Amino acid sequence: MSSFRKIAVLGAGAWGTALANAAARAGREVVLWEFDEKQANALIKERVNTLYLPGVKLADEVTPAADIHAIAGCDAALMVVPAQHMRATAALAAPHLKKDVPVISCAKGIERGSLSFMSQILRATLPHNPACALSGPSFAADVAHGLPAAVTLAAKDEWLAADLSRALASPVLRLYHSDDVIGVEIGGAAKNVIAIGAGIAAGVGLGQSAGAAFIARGFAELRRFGSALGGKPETLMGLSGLGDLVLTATSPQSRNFSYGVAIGKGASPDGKLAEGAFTAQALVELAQKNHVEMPIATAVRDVLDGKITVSQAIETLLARPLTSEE
Ligand SMILES: NC(=O)C1=CN([C@@H]2O[C@H](COP(=O)(O)OP(=O)(O)OC[C@H]3O[C@@H](n4cnc5c(N)ncnc54)[C@H](OP(=O)(O)O)[C@@H]3O)[C@@H](O)[C@H]2O)C=CC1
Ligand SMILES: O=C(CO)COP(=O)(O)O
Repeated sequence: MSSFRKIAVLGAGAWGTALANAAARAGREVVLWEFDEKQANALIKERVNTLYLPGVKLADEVTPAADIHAIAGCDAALMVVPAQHMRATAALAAPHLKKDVPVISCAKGIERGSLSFMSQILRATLPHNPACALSGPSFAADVAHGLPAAVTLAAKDEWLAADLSRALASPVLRLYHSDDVIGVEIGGAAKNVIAIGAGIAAGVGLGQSAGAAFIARGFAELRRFGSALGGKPETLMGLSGLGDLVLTATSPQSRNFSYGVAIGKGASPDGKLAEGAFTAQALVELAQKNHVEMPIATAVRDVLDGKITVSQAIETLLARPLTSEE
């Protein structure tokens, strides 16, 4: 029997809700904590997340909660809040987590200002709890509806990653384990920024050839950045890197891609969470600090900041000197 009997999920957005149900499907008892009291109370009463994941009932094993005390006694905690709120959420959880209980970031982004990845935030805030990362191509709605998906779960101690993977896996959700925490996080953070760019290209109507070129050259940037920061090649080529980039940079179901499409069309984005818009600046700063060239990410950042227009970004990228592929 798994030693991870009770799982706490912090953050009842689309992904937190989907993961709570996935953990229940894997046989765990789940507490789903939500910081917004009104939203938490609606979940307690209706057992459906009408705001973020309509049409999906919470599994019987999932107990929604507004009070952070409810996470006490959990054997593992999934941290599923937007990246810019990870530090505050970890600090809130700290007094309620026993030593050695693993904390698993499921967010995809880099903290602005500190330029920290989520695992670095977790290590700083919860120094006595192993910091892990879960990432890969997985739309919350797909996972919540029981469609098959595969993600990677990484911990420095690969035995722990393997144990956690077994505890959360089900016939429709495969978890691959890894000891490459930073590698897994890099893919999730960088792909969102590239996906916004791919969305802009689609919104402008640059065509599918340009879309494919965007993914390949965007992946070259992700890989350069990833290896400079110590990510393993197999991780960057795997589910959390290439896999998630392909999903996010091609699908209108992606909020990051759709955000880009709106910009490309000169329309207003729909207001849904697009993590890439928050991470673009931090990604470019971190790339510069590590002397990594990321022209696509930089162009996306500059468009988002209003420094250049979409047309100027396209012109600049197309006018770059012709070189070998890498
Ligand atoms: N959706 C998906 O398909 C996937 C998402 N992810 C990642 O998971 C993370 C969460 O995304 P997702 O669940 O989709 O986001 P949603 O937009 O669905 O939900 C965001 C959640 O964060 C909460 N929140 C907002 N502000 C704060 C705060 N100050 N402190 C704590 N919580 C806050 C929101 O609460 P409120 O409603 O009260 O504002 C809400 O519960 C992101 O990093 C995303 O990239 C990863 C894989 C798949
Ligand atoms: O990370 C995701 C899929 O793996 C979700 O992507 P979006 O946040 O762009 O919707």
